[in-house]
Amino acid sequence: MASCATISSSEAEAAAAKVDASEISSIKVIAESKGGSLIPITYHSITGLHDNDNAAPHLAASIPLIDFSLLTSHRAEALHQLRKACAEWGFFMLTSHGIPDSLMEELMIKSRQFHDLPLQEKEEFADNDPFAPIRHGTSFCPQAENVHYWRDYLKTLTFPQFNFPHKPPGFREVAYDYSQKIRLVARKLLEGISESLGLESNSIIESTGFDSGLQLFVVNLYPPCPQPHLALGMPSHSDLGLLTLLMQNGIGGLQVKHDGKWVNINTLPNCLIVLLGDQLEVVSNGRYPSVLHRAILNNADTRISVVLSNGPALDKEIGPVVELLEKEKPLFKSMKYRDYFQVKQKTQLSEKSSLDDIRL
Ligand SMILES: O=C(O)CCC(=O)C(=O)O
Ligand SMILES: [Fe+2]
Repeated sequence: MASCATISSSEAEAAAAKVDASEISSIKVIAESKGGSLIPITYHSITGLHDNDNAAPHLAASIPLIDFSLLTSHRAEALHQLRKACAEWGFFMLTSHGIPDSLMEELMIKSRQFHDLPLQEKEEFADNDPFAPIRHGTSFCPQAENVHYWRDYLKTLTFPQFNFPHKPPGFREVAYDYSQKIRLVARKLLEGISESLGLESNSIIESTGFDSGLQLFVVNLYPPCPQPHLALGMPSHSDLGLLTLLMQNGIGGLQVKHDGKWVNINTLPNCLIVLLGDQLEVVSNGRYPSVLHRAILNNADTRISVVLSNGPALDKEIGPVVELLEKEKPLFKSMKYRDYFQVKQKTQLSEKSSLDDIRL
C-alpha cells in the first residue's frame, strides 16, 4: 500500500470525495478502474481505532459444528447439539448436508461469471423495490445510509416463485437446483429446532407458513479493497428470515459476534454456514437469538458469498409460537413478514434495530 507521501493530491482529493453509492451501480467497477490506494471517505465505516482488535482466535476451536446426518441416525444427540448451538451462538457450521460438492462449485463459478458480466448487462436489474424479483445493486441501501459498503449484490426471490437471471448460460438451472436443495435442508433443520424447543416437529413450519415461505437468494461480491481496515463489506447486522444458509468461495471474511467478540468464520470445504435470523428469535420467544454478523474485507482477493435466507410466508402474521406462551409472556409483537421484510430492506443495516422495534 502506498504511503501518504507518494499519493498525488488529485488522488487524495478523489478519494476524499463524498462518493455517493446511490450514484454508482457497482463497487467492482470503481475498484477495478481506480487502481489507487485510497477509498472514498463515504466508505469509511470502521471508525473505532480498535474495532478489529477483538477478533477472537481462541474461540475458533469452540465454533459449533453439526453433522446433518445425525438428525436421522442419532436424533437425540443432534437435537442436543442444535439446542446448544442455537441458544449459545445463533449460528453453526453444517457438515454432511447432502448437497453435492460439484453443485456448490458450479454455483460459485456461475456466480463469479454473473458479476463479471459487463455492467450494462447487469444494470437492467437495477431496482430499489425490495420485492423486485431480481435486483442488482451495490452497498446495502444507498439512499438510506450514512456510509456505504464495499459490496455488489444480486438478489432474487426464489420461492414461492423462482425468479433468476437467464445469464450467464446455465446459472439459472444451477441456482434452481441449489435453491430447492437448500429449502429441504432448512426445512429439516426447522423440524429439529422445533423439537429442540420442546415443540412438535412441524410447529415452526406450520406457524410460519414455511411451505409457502419466502426464499431470498443473494450472491455477494466483495472486490479487493485497498484500505480493508477502514471499510466493511457488510456492517454488523442480523438476517431477517428464519434460517440463512451461506457458502463462500474459500476466501474468509465472515465474522459472527459471540460473547461480545468478533469471531472469524473460515469454512471447511463443502460445509454450509447456518445463521439464525430475526424471525427465529421471534417464534422461539427469544430463546434462540438471531446472530450478529458482518463481512470484512481484504486487499488481495475477490470474495463471493452465496446466501439463502429462508423465511416465513409473506402474509403470515409472525409472533412467538403459541405453545411457548402457555407458561411465559410474549417478548415480541406479532407482525406480517411482508411488513418486516419491507422495513428491513429499506432502512440502513444497523445491528438488530428492526427487531428492537417489535420487542415488547
Ligand atoms: O458475505 C458474508 O459472509 C455475509 C453476507 C451477509 O451477511 C448477508 O448477505 O446477509
Ligand atoms: Fe447477513
